[in-house]
Amino acid sequence: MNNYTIVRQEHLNHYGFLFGGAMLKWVDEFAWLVASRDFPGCPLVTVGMDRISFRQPVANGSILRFHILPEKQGATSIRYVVDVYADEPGGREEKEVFSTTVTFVHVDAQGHKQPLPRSGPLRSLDDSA
Ligand SMILES: CC(=O)SCCNC(=O)CCNC(=O)[C@H](O)C(C)(C)COP(=O)(O)OP(=O)(O)OC[C@H]1O[C@@H](n2cnc3c(N)ncnc32)[C@H](O)[C@@H]1OP(=O)(O)O
Repeated sequence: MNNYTIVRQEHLNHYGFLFGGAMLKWVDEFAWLVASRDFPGCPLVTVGMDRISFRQPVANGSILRFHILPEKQGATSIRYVVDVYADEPGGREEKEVFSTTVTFVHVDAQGHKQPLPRSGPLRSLDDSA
């Protein structure tokens, strides 16, 4: 499944490129949205981000595409792979600029972990077809 956003002035660091923290915020939010659509009615919290790799600096005005797919479901958790591609202003080709995995845990109203439905993340798999 894909989500998109644009890099603006307020997302830049003091070198004039995208601030890494802005990227991490988008990744957490967009992956959470995909996971929440995959498991309707299941409150999910982020438990970990791994294999974080900032591959290329990202210029102001770039259009970012967040490609998010489920990788592994456990008893209470689900891990997604997130690959981010950037289309520079005026550019004709996307390049991969970032990748990570994000894991979410299903919790109850008290914040205690709960089993995840075994139906799996069907919605994002359908959307990626
Ligand atoms: C969308 C957001 O931004 S939410 C805000 C940020 N997140 C939070 O505030 C969550 C804070 N953390 C917590 O409340 C707790 O740690 C919980 C509820 C997530 C986990 O509770 P615990 O009882 O410690 O769970 P436990 O250690 O047994 O792990 C639960 C599952 O997460 C997995 N897990 C735990 N830590 C990690 C990690 N660092 N990375 C990946 N997976 C992890 C475990 O393997 C387990 O998976 P499984 O049940 O599918 O086999």
